[in-house]
Order: sequence, then structure tokens, then C-alpha cells
Amino acid sequence: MMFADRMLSLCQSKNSRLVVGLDPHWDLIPASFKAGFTDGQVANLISGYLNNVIDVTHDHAVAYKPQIAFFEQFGLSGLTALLDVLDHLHHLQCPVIMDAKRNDIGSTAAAYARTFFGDDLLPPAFPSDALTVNGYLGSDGIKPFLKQPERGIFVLVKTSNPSSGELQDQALAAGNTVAEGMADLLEQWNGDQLGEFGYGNVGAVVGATYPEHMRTLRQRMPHSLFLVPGYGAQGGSAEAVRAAFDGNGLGALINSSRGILFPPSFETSGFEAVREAAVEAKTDINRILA
Ligand SMILES: O=c1ccn([C@@H]2O[C@H](COP(=O)(O)O)[C@@H](O)[C@H]2O)c(=O)[nH]1
Repeated sequence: MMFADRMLSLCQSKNSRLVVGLDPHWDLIPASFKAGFTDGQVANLISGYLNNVIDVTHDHAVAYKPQIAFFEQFGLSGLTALLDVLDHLHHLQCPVIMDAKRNDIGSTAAAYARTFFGDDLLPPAFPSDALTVNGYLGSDGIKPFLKQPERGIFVLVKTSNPSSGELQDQALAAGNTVAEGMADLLEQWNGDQLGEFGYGNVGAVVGATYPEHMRTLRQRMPHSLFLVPGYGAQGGSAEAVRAAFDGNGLGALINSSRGILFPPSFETSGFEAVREAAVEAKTDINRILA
């Protein structure tokens, strides 16, 4: 099944648009959880925490988004933890959107695609259903990621961070902005390779912190699934992501990482507090879909 169709079917069957971000911020992992591990057990600590999160949230989330930087920072221990988490997600049949923001010239992009998606040469080192990608290198950096219909990409279009406008909001010679120029490329890259729901496998990252951009970019990219970070911890609200959805309440996946992983009541309620945070986010987003 095409990646986009799989995601949208899951949105319908789970009645959820929520993606849980897996970002093991070392300083935010609760002290009470860390206390159960010794200094040499970093990999077990990280995968233990995240696998507990997955166990209590997978009924409410359509996918998980590990941010690879939070694993790479621990070297081999972090990558061991990531592999363990990916294995756990695979057994629960949960889609993985790897947030690694990769790309390069075509031949190197092919090596990145192999790393996360595998090919006829090698199995994937970090098996993922989708990957975040930098579209700045143009088509030859994108094509290697589009060889397998069951895998997708999310290209950075308008990021959620405060300084994203320094370049992304600048006008091009044609009068549109850099983000809009990127959006037009995404429409080309999807072309007529659309699934049952009318979406292609080339999705867009658009931040919840810029609701005005969300509206214009949705009009410009009617065939791209939106992956929307910035909801929750960065201040984006459900109202701010409304324009990302189509008339059927589909077309966007809303990510929350810190807001779900590290609820304030963890010390009293443990992983039940994580489950409650996921249910609350799912319900909050569903409320604007009517
Ligand atoms: O524009 C972007 C692109 C990616 N991210 C990533 O999403 C999560 C957000 O985490 P929160 O804790 O929910 O703020 C994180 O992994 C970022 O690297 C983004 O925030 N904005």
C-alpha cells in the first residue's frame, strides 16, 4: 500500500491525527525513572523509557517520529536504543517517520535512502516508513527517496522555529516566497502519483507556529500530506493547524514530542500521565475536524 494511503487509512481507523515524537531529551527524562539504571545502561534507559511511552500511546497515535539527533548524541548507546525502539514499533505495526532531515547530491541521497528504506543492495540500517528531507538540492536529491511506493518523505517547506522566515519568507524573483517555491516543487514531485485519498508520497513539513502560512501552503500543495510540528511545547494550538486539513478532516499529521513524553504529573502518575497527555492531544486535535 502507498505510504500516504496507509497513513490516511490509519487516521480513519484510529480516529486520530496524532504523531508522537520520540525525542529523549536527557535533562527531561524524569529522575525517578533514571534512578533505576546505572551509568553504563544509557541504551536500556532510553529504549526502556520510550518503549513504555509507545506501549501506553499506540492506540491513540497514527505514527511515531523519532528525532535521530536525540539518539546520535549518545553515540553507539543511542543508536542501540534507537534500533531497540524501531524493533518495538515494528512489532506493534506502528509507522515510523524518521526525523533526520537528510539530503545531498543524488548518489549520496541514494545512500541516505538505503540507510532508512533499504534497497536491493542492503536492508535498511534504521527501518523507517518515512523520512524528513531537505529539498534544497532539488529533484536529483529527491528521486532516490521515491523508489518504493510504501515509503514516503516529508520535505521541509515552512519550519516551526522562530527564525524560519529569515530565508523561507524571502521573495524569489517570481514574487512568491522561498517556502512557496518549495511548495510548487512538491506538487511537481508528486505529479500524478497519487493514492486513493488523492495524496502522494511527497509530504510537507509545515510548522503549527505559522497558521497564516499553513492556509496558503495548503492551497498550493493540495496533494501533499502535511507533517506539522510545533503543536504543544512550541505554542502551536489545534486552532492553528485547522487549515492543514482537507474537507474530510484528513491530510495532516500533527506531531507532539515533549508535550507527551514528559508530562508534569509523571512523578505522581508515571506512564499513565503520558497516556493521558496523548489522549488529550488527540481529542484536542479531533475537536477542530468537524
Ligand atoms: O519545523 C520543524 C521541523 C521539525 N521539528 C521537530 O519536531 C519536534 C518537535 O518537538 P516538540 O517537543 O513537540 O516541540 C522536534 O523533534 C523537532 O526537531 C520541529 O520542531 N520543527
